[in-house]
Amino acid sequence: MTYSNSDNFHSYPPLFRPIPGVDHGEQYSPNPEFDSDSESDIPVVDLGSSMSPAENLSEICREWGMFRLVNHGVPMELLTQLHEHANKLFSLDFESKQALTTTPIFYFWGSPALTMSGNVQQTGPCADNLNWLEGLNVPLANNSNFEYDDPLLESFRSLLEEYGNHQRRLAKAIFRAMAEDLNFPPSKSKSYLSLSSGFLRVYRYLRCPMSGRRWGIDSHTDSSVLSILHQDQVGGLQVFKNDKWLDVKPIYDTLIVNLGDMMQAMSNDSYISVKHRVRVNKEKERISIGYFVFPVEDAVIKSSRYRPFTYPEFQAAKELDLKTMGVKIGLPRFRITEDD
Ligand SMILES: O=C(O)CCC(=O)C(=O)O
Ligand SMILES: [Fe+2]
Repeated sequence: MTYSNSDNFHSYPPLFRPIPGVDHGEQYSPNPEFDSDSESDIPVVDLGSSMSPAENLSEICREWGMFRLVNHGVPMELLTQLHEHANKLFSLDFESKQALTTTPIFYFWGSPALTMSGNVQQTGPCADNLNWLEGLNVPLANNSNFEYDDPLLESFRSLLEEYGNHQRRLAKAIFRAMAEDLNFPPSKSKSYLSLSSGFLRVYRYLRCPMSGRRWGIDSHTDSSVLSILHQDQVGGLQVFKNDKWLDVKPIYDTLIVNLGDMMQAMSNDSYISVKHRVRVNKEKERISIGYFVFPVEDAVIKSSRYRPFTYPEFQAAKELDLKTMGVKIGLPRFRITEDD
């Protein structure tokens, strides 16, 4: 595919801009690993139903580690406005977006890698693990005491604050049902979910001529307790289930909930931290909004399968592995082996 100069590539990080006149797609044959096996019905949890969500939640968390949330109570109007604002902001020149590094709305591209504090670390390009995306990282704890002079940013900040409040409400309700299913004592329920730790990430996956060779985000599990996603209508999210990659169809009025590594450890491996990935698209950009929530910083996660650890210890091990080996090892680093 050859792109013309009239495209919106001034808004792309330079590394993601195609070179005019060059057919980037042709020199690459698609990699079969990028195929998904099928579309499938993702299990649904209905928060509005009279039944307690714990009824079907237990089995879904054990077998899937993810579900589609319906009747979540987030107004459609809020979702639409968030996507419209995100679209406008991402369409700005790359240089203007780069200026957003000293405010609660932090711009990054190429890698969603995090530092301990939940702030994004701009690691710079490295072809092997370059994600074909850019994003805005918004820790919710300090988003509300900031005011932007720029009206677009200020209304985006305020929409994110409102959206963040909904996400906190949802995380609390979902976690409560899980804690009940897992018979957590009240002390665990309290320290295993810290609503003030949550942050939002708004992503724009960029059009990619080598869509059969690159990932929006490569296969991974989230490090969080829970992650809640909203995606636009473009599609690309896939989950791994029974040795197959399944497309998670975009359905605009639903949210996708993923269980993260912390939840798997807390549940003694009864629940699954789901493997997932995002494909890129040749023709369309894709916007998604993720909410990620973690345990209280000094909460020690105790289980029969893992050495006791805190989330910052997990994060430090993950960062070291990423730096030295280029991959996340995650939970296996803490799993009790026969030698222990
Ligand atoms: O954009 C998406 O749908 C998924 C994002 C994701 O997996 C992540 O940020 O960990
Ligand atoms: Fe993820």
